[in-house]
Formats: sequence, structure tokens, C-alpha cells
Amino acid sequence: MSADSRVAAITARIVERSKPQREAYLDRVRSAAANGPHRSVLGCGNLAHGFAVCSPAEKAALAGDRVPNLGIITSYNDMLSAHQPFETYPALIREAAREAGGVAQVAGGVPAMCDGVTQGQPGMELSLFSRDLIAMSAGVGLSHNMFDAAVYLGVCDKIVPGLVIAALTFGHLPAIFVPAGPMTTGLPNDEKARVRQLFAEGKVGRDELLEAESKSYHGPGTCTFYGTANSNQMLMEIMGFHLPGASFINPGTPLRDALTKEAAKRALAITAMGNEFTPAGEMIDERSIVNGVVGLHATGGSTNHTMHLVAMARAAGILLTWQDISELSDIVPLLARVYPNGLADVNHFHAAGGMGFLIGQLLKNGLLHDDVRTVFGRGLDAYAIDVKLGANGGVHREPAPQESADPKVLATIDQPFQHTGGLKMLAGNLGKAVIKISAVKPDRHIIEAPAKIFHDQAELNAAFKAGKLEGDFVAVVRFQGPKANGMPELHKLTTVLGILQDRGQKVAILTDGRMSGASGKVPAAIHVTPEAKDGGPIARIQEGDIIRIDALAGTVEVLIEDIALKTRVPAHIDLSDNEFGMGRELFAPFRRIAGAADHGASVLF
Ligand SMILES: O=C(O)[C@H](O)[C@@H](O)[C@H](O)[C@H](O)COP(=O)(O)O
Ligand code: SF4
Repeated sequence: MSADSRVAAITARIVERSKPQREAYLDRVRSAAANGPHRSVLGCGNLAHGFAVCSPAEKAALAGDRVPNLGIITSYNDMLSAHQPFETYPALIREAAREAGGVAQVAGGVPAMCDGVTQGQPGMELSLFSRDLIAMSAGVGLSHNMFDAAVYLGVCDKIVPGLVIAALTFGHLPAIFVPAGPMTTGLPNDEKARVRQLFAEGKVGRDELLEAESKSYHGPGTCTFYGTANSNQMLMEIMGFHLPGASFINPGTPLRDALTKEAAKRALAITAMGNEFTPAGEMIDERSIVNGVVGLHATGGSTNHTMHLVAMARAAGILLTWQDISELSDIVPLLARVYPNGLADVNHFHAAGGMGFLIGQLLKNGLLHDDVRTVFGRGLDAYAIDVKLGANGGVHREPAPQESADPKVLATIDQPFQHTGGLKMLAGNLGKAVIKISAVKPDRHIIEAPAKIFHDQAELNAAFKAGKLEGDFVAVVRFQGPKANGMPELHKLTTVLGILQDRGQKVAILTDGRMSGASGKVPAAIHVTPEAKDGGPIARIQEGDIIRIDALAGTVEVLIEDIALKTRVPAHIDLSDNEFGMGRELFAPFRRIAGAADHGASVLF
């Protein structure tokens, strides 16, 4: 089925806008691909170093360019529950490659930050920059030029976007992303949030809080809320970097391992040495990017992707804008209610029909481009499936059901939860911003209230403890942009503001910083650009100014005369405390050159 004409028109606009960069990019990819197998250009010394630890048979096969070699880029560490399972994946992938007559080597590792560990801590100021550092680190591994395809092991927030930037930078290589899957369901996310609010009000102690948190985050796998990490899984599947059905199978299960081995064999099959050569830079085109944005809206995905998707697309010479994202939001309905956009978690989402059902529903109305290339072949309809463990221990796929197994979690395209998507772009005399409305009650879609100004999230929490946050207000938390302090997530604010909102106060956040993909019920106009540190009008807001955030009209404004806004002296703060400590001194160059939020807040483009 061809794409809905409105989706097709937005895609065509992106193709037109991107043409110069995309054509130059494809020329580079095609000339790099023409030289494969790439290790044939290495000298004997290079090659000997490259396969020194391989078996004699593998060395012979690689030296003779007779078999494909997989480069594994791994983000394993024990800090991220979502990445801890990767410890055993290289051995599994090597075994599968051997069975298929190929070779696999770990090409290199990349850093991975757990935003849950650093949330509200100084380390969070490295988080966004770690995305581009991950891309650079993966590039170091792949630059050994020993490989015919790459297998990327990553799940969480900045890791998948960084790995995608690397995969598209090395777009002459086929690329398969291999996830580890979600943690099994623990304490429900809304119960965890309730205990946090009780703790913030002094009604429970630290022991009760730690017990609740530990019951929620209790084992290997991705945290079960629908934040940036699980939005990443959705994107990798809907954009064709995952095998069909791979995203939400729990770690440590036979099906998980079967999918990992299948991915290794599939990667070997799509190299230039086979008959289905699928270089990542050709596989991912404007249609794949638009499919990613559609999936983001249909599932109420993370606001972080209004930056990551822009940066990922740019790595392939594709120019995606917030306007594109906003217009797609007006077309794509919300089909999933997963925390913070509902009470279910990603395990419930998968059980209700998961990605296969979602993709089938969106394809039914032409809201996804079906005529795309994926690591599985051609056509996205191959992803409208249900995945199970086959009798032979392999992967078995069958068509996705036409009905949702849980209509409270996954809706059909004919009866969506909302007729528009979860993310809206805002514009006005404060610049541009993003707001996620899929988790905000309709009576909070428009907020007009006086500004209370904070230059640090700790100041707001202190004001709450001192009982100073009375009445309706918009918390203006500024100097939180990439150039100021690395654009941290301010997710810790949602507990306190959630308490005030539950008490009946109309509150909202306006910030040039970020929120977590797990942030939800408090309206937040975020990623304000230009940022305060860059002379943005947000620096000219004064205590008590009336701020209006209108998610329906798509506006964000301070209600004063333009001349007043223009002639005011902008606030200036001392950021020296953000320049040292917890490694922040290492990222000073990144703060100096970081781009604007609506261009992906990148140091690379
Ligand atoms: O964008 C995201 O999804 C978040 O960065 C997420 O990865 C982070 O870990 C949350 O902060 C965890 O939620 P809590 O802080 O509420 O545990
Ligand atoms: S989802 Fe967030 S908190 Fe959970 S492991 Fe990933 S980065 Fe850490």
C-alpha cells in the first residue's frame, strides 16, 4: 500500500531539502563500498595484527577473503541493567558466525551512561555529549577496516543514537542492531512514582523509597517504562535495523538467544560477499527516517528523539526538521498507552501485540512507508509479525494479529487513544520548544501563569521544601542548554511538580534543558532554543512575567511587549561550577561547539 499522501508529501519535502547533502553522502558510501572486502586493502602486517588471535582456519579464510567478517561494537557494562546482558553476546555471535561459515570479532567498545544512575547528579551533564562520543568511539573500532558488516550491541538513551550515527558514517557496511530486551515487570511504574511523591512530602522514609525503587529496577534488561531506551528499540525495529520482533523479548530467554544468533547469521548474509548486499547508508533513506518519526508519535515516544533523530538523519545526509516532526504529529494517531503515557509497561505492550501489531495497524492506513529496505530484506510488511521460539529452537514468525490483545494498551488505527501524536513543536517570542502531550491531561494542554525563575534544579526542590511554590506558576529553569552545562535531563523536577499538580495547582516547566523520556504528567516546554547561554530570549524573562504554553496552538510566549523583551538586559550567571568535577572538564570543547537543540545539539554536524 502506498503511503498516505500527507506523509508522502512530507517525505518528498525532506528528500528535496536534503538532496545536496544526501547525494554527496551516497557518493562517499558507494565509493567506499566499491573497495570491499575492505581488509583486502590492508598490508600483511595490518592483517596479521588484525587476526592475530583468530584460529588458523579463520586466518586462512580471512586472508583469502573467502568469508565475511563481522565487526561487533559493544556497549557492555554492569552499570546499565539494559546492557549487562551484552557480556555474553560476543561469544554467542562468534559461535553463530562460525556455524554459518563466517568470522566475528569485537571491533571495539563504546561508553554507555545510565541516565537513571546520573539523574539529578553532575554526571548527567555528560549524558547528551556521550551520544556523539559513542559515535566517535564506534568509529575507532570500525576504522580497523577488517569487516564486511557490523553488529551493534546497544539499547539505552544515547547509546543507540550514537551507534546509529556511527553505522551511517560507516554506511558502506551493512549494520544490524541487537538488543538485550526489557527487564521483567517489577513494581508498577506508577506505584514507584507514588512512593517518590510520598518521600518528597516526608510521608515515607528513605528505606521505603529504596525498597520501592529496587522492586521497580530489579534485574537485567531495560527499565520497563517507555522512555528513551525503549523508544530506541521501537525506532530500530520500525526503521529496519532490528530483525522483526527483536525489540521486546526479555534477556536470558531461549528466544532472546535465538534472535541474537539469527542476527549474526543475517549480518553475514547481507555483506557485499553475498547476494543481498545491504549497506546501511543505502538501506536508511528519507522514508526510513519518516517511519521512525511516525513510530515515535504513534507510541508517545521520548522527547529526546526530537534531537537524536535529527542527528541520526544528518549522519546519512538527511535534513529532518522540527517542522517535519510537528506536521507528522498532526497526522499520526496515538496507538499505545505505555508508562508514562499510561499504566502499562513495555512487557504489557509486547504481550498486547507489540511492534508487529503496531506496524500492521500503521501500514493499514498508509502511515508508514512500506517500500523500504531493512536488514531482513525489502518491505516493512515483513515486520507486521508475531515472533515465537520455533520447535527447532530457532525463531518462528507468523502474521501479527488484527486485534489488540489488550485494547487499553494498544489501540487499533480505527479507534486510537488520540487522533494526533504524542509530540508537539512550539514556537513564539521565546524561540522554539518541544512538548510531549501524550502523558499530559487535556486540561493541562494550555498553561498561562507567572514565571518563577530557577538556574538550577536543586533551587526548585529547595523552594518546594521551604513551602514557597504556591499557586499557579511556570517554572523557568534556564541555563540548562548544551552550551551552558551539557543540557541535562531535569527529570527530578517531575516528582515535586507532580505533587503540586495533584494538589490542584496549574504548574508547568519551561526550560532550555531536557526531560527524561520517562517524564510525563507535568506539562513541560523543553529544548527551548536559542538557549539562555546563547542569548536566547529565555534569559530575558523576569520573575512574575506571564508565560503562556499552548500545546494546542503550538505556541510558547512571554506575555510582554516585544520592545520590552528586546530591550531588557539578559540574565547572566556564573557557570564555573559546571566546568569542573565528575569529568565535566573533559567536555569543555563540546560545550563550546555544541549545536542548537533543533539541529540535534551535536558536536559533529
Ligand atoms: O530518557 C529517558 O528515558 C531517561 O533518561 C531514562 O533512561 C532515565 O533512566 C530515567 O531518568 C529513569 O527514570 P527514573 O529517574 O524515574 O528512575
Ligand atoms: S533505561 Fe535509563 S535507567 Fe534504565 S538502564 Fe537504560 S539508561 Fe539506565
